Amino acid sequence: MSLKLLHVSGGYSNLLILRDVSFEIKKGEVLALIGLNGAGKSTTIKHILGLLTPVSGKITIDDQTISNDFSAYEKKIAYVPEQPDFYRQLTLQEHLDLVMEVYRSDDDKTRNEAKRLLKMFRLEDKLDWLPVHFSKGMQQKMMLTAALMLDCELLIIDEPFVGLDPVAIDDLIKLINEKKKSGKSVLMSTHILANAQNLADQFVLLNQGRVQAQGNLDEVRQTVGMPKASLEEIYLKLAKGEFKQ
Ligand SMILES: Nc1ncnc2c1ncn2[C@@H]1O[C@H](COP(=O)(O)OP(=O)(O)OP(=O)(O)O)[C@@H](O)[C@H]1O
Repeated sequence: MSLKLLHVSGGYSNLLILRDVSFEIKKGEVLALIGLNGAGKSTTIKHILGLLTPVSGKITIDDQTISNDFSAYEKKIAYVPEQPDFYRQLTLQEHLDLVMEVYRSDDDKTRNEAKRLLKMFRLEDKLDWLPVHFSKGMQQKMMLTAALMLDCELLIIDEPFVGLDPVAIDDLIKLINEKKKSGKSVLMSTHILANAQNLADQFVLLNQGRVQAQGNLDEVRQTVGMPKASLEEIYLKLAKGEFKQ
């Protein structure tokens, strides 16, 4: 699987947010989308998901745009939103069943994977609960289970670590590495830069809807002229406007 954004500009009705954004995620790669609040990370994700349409530029998965084959494009992506999103009247089990139905993946492999994830996230005895009665972290774990149980080529997680306890963060890092090892690709937007630096192969640093630097850590270091800097040091320099291209 390869996801490509080619010179994408876009936003909300008349409000242009993204300007000429280009990047690529290849099979088995983790890409971290990084930027200040309001930089355009979620907006980028909404364009990839097809919830927003670019004003110009192109987004492809395996060289197909969403308009070529909506259903095939959509089924390649599993998505965990920034805010847990669920039906108030459905139980945890019913949510997982619904996702399996939508993705046409109600099979033993998916059910076993769901079981493993629920156990890891300590939710295996909560299948009959309504998620509205869960804590925020438990709701996030439900969303993660629903996405990670699927065998999609591309996993997109908006702020994966927010709201999770340290054990769950550790588990999620392991799960993302598992996806990577099995040849899946992961796009995550995050403010937790130490985790991003450890997990990601590629970084895209967004500022006011534009890509300020991108590539692997060494390439990003070269772009900003900080050969030994951590991702956090680079990010702070960019965020404070101390780097001009
Ligand atoms: N539904 C919307 N309608 C209009 N403008 C929006 C909408 N959602 C976001 N924006 C604007 O788009 C810009 C980018 O927002 P976005 O949510 O993509 O940022 P982000 O990088 O994900 O930020 P955060 O780190 O706070 O989640 C902001 O200026 C925001 O006000």
